[in-house]
Amino acid sequence: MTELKPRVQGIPGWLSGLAPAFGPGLSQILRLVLQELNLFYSRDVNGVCLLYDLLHSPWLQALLKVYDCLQEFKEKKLVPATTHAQTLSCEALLSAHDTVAQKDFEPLLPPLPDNIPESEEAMRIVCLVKNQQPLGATIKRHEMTGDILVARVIHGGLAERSGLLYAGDKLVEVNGVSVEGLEPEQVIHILAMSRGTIMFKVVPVSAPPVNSQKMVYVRAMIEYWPQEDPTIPCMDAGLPFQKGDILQIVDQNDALWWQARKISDLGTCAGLIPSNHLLKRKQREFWWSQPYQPHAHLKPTIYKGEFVGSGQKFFIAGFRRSMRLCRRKSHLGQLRAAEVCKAGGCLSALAAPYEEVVRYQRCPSDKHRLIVLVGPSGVGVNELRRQLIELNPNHFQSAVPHTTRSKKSYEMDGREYHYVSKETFESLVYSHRMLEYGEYKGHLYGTSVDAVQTVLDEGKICVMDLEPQGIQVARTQELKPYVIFIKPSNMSCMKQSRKNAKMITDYFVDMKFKDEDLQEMEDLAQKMETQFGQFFDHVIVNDNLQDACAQLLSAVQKAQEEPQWVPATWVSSDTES
Ligand SMILES: Nc1ncnc2c1ncn2[C@@H]1O[C@H](COP(=O)(O)OP(=O)(O)OP(=O)(O)O)[C@@H](O)[C@H]1O
Repeated sequence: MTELKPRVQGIPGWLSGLAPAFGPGLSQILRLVLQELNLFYSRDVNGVCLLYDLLHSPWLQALLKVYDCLQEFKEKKLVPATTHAQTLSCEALLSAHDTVAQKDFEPLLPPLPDNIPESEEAMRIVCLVKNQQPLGATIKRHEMTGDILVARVIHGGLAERSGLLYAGDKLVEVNGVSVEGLEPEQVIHILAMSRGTIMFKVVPVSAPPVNSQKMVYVRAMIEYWPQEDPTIPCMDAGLPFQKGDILQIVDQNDALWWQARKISDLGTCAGLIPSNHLLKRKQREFWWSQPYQPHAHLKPTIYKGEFVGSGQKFFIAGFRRSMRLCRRKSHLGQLRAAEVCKAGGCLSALAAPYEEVVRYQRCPSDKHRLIVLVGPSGVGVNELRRQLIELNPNHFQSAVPHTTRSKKSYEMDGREYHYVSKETFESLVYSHRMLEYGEYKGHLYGTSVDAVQTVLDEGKICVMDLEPQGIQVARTQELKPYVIFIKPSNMSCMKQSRKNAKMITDYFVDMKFKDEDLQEMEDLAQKMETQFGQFFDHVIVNDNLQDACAQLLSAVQKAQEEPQWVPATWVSSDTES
C-alpha cells in the first residue's frame, strides 16, 4: 500500500485536479476507478497497465475535452456577431423560404419525339379501391366506334371522389384485360368479379364536362321504382322515390337521366332518375296507348249541406252535415262534373312529373297560409277543425261559404252564408274564384277564394276542409295552402276508438260506424294517398282525438312559423332561403 501512494500520486497533474472540478458524479467515478486500481495493484502489478489504458482511452479523453469546452463557454458572455444579427437571420430565413417556394419542383420531362403517330392517344391509369360501395360510374358502348365509354360519373360516388374518371373517358383495359370488342355487360361482369384495387386504363375525354348548373329542388309528383323500369341505364344506380318526396337535382347534363338525392338523405351519393323530358315522353306514350275514357273521379264533389250550429257559444261558419249516404245515391249533373274537372279537380295524365320547390318561411308581416284539411268522409276532419277553432276562435277561423238558397229568418248574410243568385254563383265558378262547390237539394254551395282572403286579410288563420280534387285549385301564390291529410288508423284501432262515435247523416239521424263504414274509410284514404299524396304537406293519423288535435295545432304553427318547401312559383327569388 505504501508503494501505491507515490504511484497514484504519480498520476499526471491534470487528473489529480479533476475530482473537485468534475463535481460529485465524476469524482465518484474516479474514486471507484482508483479503488479498483488498488485492488489490481495488490494482486497483480499489471493492473497499472490497465489504469494506463483506461486513462488513455479515447472516449475518456473526448469526454474531458467536451467538459473543458463547456466550462470555457460557460464563463464567456455571449454577444451577437453584429448589432443587427437577428434581423439578418430573419431575412435569410425568409429569403430561403422564397427561393424554395418559387422553385418549380416538377420533374423536367424530355421533349416528345417528333415522330409520334397522329393516332397515338395519351392514356391515364386509374386505380380505385373497391369497398362496399359501388364504383359510382356507368358505362356505355359508342354506337359508331363500338368503344366502351364512361357514360356518367355518379355524384358523391367513388369514381367522382377520386377525380380521375370523367364521363366520356374511353375504357381501354380493366385489370389488365382489354375491353376491346366487349359488350358493356361483359365489362360490368369483370368489374363485379373484381375485388380490392381495380386498375382502369383510359383514354381521357378531351374536354371533361363541367357541371355549372345550379342546384334545383323538386317535389316528385309521381313515384318511381328503378327496379320496375327496364329502360334505366343502370338499375343499381337508380334512386327510388315516392310522391311528395323532395329531391335535390345535382346533375341535368343528360337529357334523359338526371342525378338526384333525397333531401332526407343528402349524405349519400346521388342516384339516377328519369328527366322531366323523359317522363313526359313516357306519359304521352302511355296516354295515347289508353282507350278513351271519360274522366273518372275518385269521388264526386258534392258540397256537403249546411251548418248545424245550435247550442254553440260562438258561431262557426262553413260546417257541413256529412253527406255520405246522400253521396252514394247522388247523380251529378254533366255540367258540374265537367266544371270540377276544368277547375283542376282531376289530375291530367300529362301533369308535370316534378314541381320545382324552394324553402319558404312566412315573414311575420305576411298573411297566414291557408290550412287545408283533407280526409275520407267520417275520419274526423270536421271534428278536428272544430276543436282547433274552439282553441282560439280569434286566431283560427273558417271561410263563410256561398249559397244560392234563400236566407232563413234567423240567418244573417255574410255570417252563415253569402246568399247569391245562381248567375252570380256561376260567374264565380267560371272565373275560377270557387275553391270547391257542389249542389245539394237543387241549390249550389261553395267556398270562394275571396271568402278565404277575407279571413286572411284580418290576420287570422283560415282553416278549411276540401275534397282532394280541390287542392290543385287552392294551390296558388295568394293562398299558399298547407295541406294536412287526416288519415284513419288501422281497422282494429278504429273499431276501438270509434266505438261510441256517430256519423251525422242526411237523415238527421246519427248512426254508429259499421265495420263497412270503417273499411270504406280506410279504402278511400288509401286511394286519396295514392292519387293526391304529392300534395300533402303533413299527415296526421286520427286515432286518439286529443293526440290528433295536439298534432294538428303543432302542424299549423309550424306551417306558419317554420320554413317549408313550396312551389318556386309562389316565391320570388329574393325571398328564397
Ligand atoms: N279520433 C276520434 N275518436 C273518436 N271519435 C272520433 C274521432 N275523430 C272523429 N270522431 C267522431 O267521428 C264522427 C265523424 O267525425 P267528423 O264528422 O269530423 O268526420 P268528417 O271527416 O268530417 O266526415 P264527414 O265529412 O262525413 O262529416 C264524429 O262523431 C266525431 O266526433
